[in-house]
Amino acid sequence: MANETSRTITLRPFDESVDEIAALVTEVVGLASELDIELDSETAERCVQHLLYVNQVNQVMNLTRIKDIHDALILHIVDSLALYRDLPIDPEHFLDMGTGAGFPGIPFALYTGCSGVLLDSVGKKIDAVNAFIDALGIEDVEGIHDRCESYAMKMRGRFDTVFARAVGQMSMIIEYGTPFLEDDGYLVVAKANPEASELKLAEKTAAICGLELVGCDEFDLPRGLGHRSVFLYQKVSEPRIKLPRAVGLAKKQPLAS
Ligand SMILES: C[S@@+](CC[C@H](N)C(=O)[O-])C[C@H]1O[C@@H](n2cnc3c(N)ncnc32)[C@H](O)[C@@H]1O
Repeated sequence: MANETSRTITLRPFDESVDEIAALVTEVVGLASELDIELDSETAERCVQHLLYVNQVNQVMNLTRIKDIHDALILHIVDSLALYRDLPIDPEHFLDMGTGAGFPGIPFALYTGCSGVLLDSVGKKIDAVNAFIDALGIEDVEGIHDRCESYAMKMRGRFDTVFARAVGQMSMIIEYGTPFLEDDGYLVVAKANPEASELKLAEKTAAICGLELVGCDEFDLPRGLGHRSVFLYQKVSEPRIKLPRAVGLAKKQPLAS
């Protein structure tokens, strides 16, 4: 799979007026504060601009199912930033596995100024993500078109923080994320309402991968838009098996049962 993207997406000036954008900025600052996230208005404005670009591209490419902009302020921006609430370090280099339209990676990069990689296996999505990064002038962040399993072969131990939101079963995410982590690095996994069976499998997989569950941030999103559990794993030892395994195995043949 090629890592180069074609950057063929052209973004238009926003249809929304300056006043409409300012109202969205005020709204998202207030929503973030409900989860004790301090969002300054300049960062909030850039997060809103990202969202407006996502909506623009969504008219021609399936990037998100969330069409209502007020819901998206919560389900995309605030939900992305909430992954950072319990992180015990200031990350220096992060990876967003399965970034889709750039969540949580772009809000996170805007909020922290941290360098990072936004990874997705769908090239068109990465074209869009790179167009958003260029338009927003985000430095030291790039979208890469690749699968987690193959990118891990090139980027072993290169990240202090790895995020995954809505990418799949926890055991699979743990297996995907492990090879990217430097020693003591963190894997942050957001889930809506994981089943007990998924958590049990995750526990066994984490043990095989040398990860320890060191935190779980539980909260409800504003306006009743859902519950979140953000699991924080730390790499405490070397994996007991060689990772990454071949493409597709994490899903088809989980490490634990
Ligand atoms: C449901 S979307 C979530 C997108 C984004 N993280 C969010 O929260 O809005 C899952 C994304 O993971 C990507 N994905 C799934 N498996 C992957 C893999 N093995 N390597 C890289 N990306 C993958 C998909 O292409 C898709 O864009």
